[in-house]
Amino acid sequence: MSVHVSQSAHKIQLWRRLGSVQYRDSSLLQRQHLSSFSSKADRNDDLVTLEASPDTGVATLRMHRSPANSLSMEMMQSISGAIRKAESDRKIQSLILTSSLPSGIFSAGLELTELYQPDLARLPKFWESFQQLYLDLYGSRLSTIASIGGPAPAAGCMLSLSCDYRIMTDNPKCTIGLNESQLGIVAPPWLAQQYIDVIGNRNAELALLLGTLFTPQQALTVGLVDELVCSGDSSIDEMAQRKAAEFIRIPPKARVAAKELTRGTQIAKLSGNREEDTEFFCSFVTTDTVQKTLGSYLEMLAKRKK
Ligand SMILES: CC/C=C\CC/C=C/CC(=O)SCCNC(=O)CCNC(=O)[C@H](O)C(C)(C)COP(=O)(O)OP(=O)(O)OC[C@H]1O[C@@H](n2cnc3c(N)ncnc32)[C@H](O)[C@@H]1OP(=O)(O)O
Repeated sequence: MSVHVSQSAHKIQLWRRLGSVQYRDSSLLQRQHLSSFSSKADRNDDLVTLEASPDTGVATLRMHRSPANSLSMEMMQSISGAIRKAESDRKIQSLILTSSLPSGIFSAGLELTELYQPDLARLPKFWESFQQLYLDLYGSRLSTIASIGGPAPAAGCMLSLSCDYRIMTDNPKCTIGLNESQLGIVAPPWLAQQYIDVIGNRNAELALLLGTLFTPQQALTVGLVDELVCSGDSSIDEMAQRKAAEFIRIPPKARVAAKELTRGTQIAKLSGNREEDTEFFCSFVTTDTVQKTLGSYLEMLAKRKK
């Protein structure tokens, strides 16, 4: 246990050094007006749908926060709430996480307006909702399957990494990965660790440095996804249902204990370090340099669209 604490403290010190050395001398934030990125709080609860089938033991959680399933605080709380609701039904043993947006986008990651020129009172709660979502999904008693029919960058990739199995549509436009460095930010250690655990240290190191977004074929090669679905094959939903049924055949206690073996340490680590993690995030993301880079990234996204 002491090893984990000291490793975590080391990482935080490293982050703090990055924050203070690299960003200390940045000039004042130049506020930019980006009209297409202006929303903040969601107005309604209609962000996800949970469909539970006690007969099969499978629940399907569909995300539909238009236009890109980006993760606002309310969106993350809705997903967490739906996971807990599915877990509270003892007949449910498996959860399929998917998107029902017409564009197919799985999730565009964190809602960028939560990070750019943020509401400072809301920012810590926003980050705590992100931590909570990770804890709820990664630590779920349910077997979880990500059915990825579209792009899944950054925190969208976290949603898939937190599942037990990942199925992706084989369309080169659908990319997946932790691209944070391209936005001038860095993945938190618990997310980076998931990446390392799934694709191995060297692949993760290079991909984190470059902010790589993998095509489905590349993602399959590095092990970031487990299976691809080609158009013309059986639908991704059918494949996810089949995989869920396979997991359900394993005695639940053994399945949950096996999950605990590989995930328990990381879950305990973040659970014991949430305040420090939140503090670091808030101080890091509000630095002038990070804000400027985020502003430029948002402009680039808006221009690309035009
Ligand atoms: C210590 C730790 C410190 C910091 C850690 C912070 C961690 C951050 C993790 C994150 O998740 S950061 C977010 C990273 N996300 C991205 O980089 C994705 C950006 N989006 C895209 O690349 C693309 O939009 C897409 C590939 C997801 C989809 O492309 P396409 O199908 O061509 O659609 P559009 O680009 O036209 O987008 C549609 C629509 O959605 C809006 N949008 C997209 N992403 C976001 C987002 N993350 N937040 C808010 N809004 C987003 C985009 O502006 C378009 O909106 P319109 O109203 O113009 O339709």
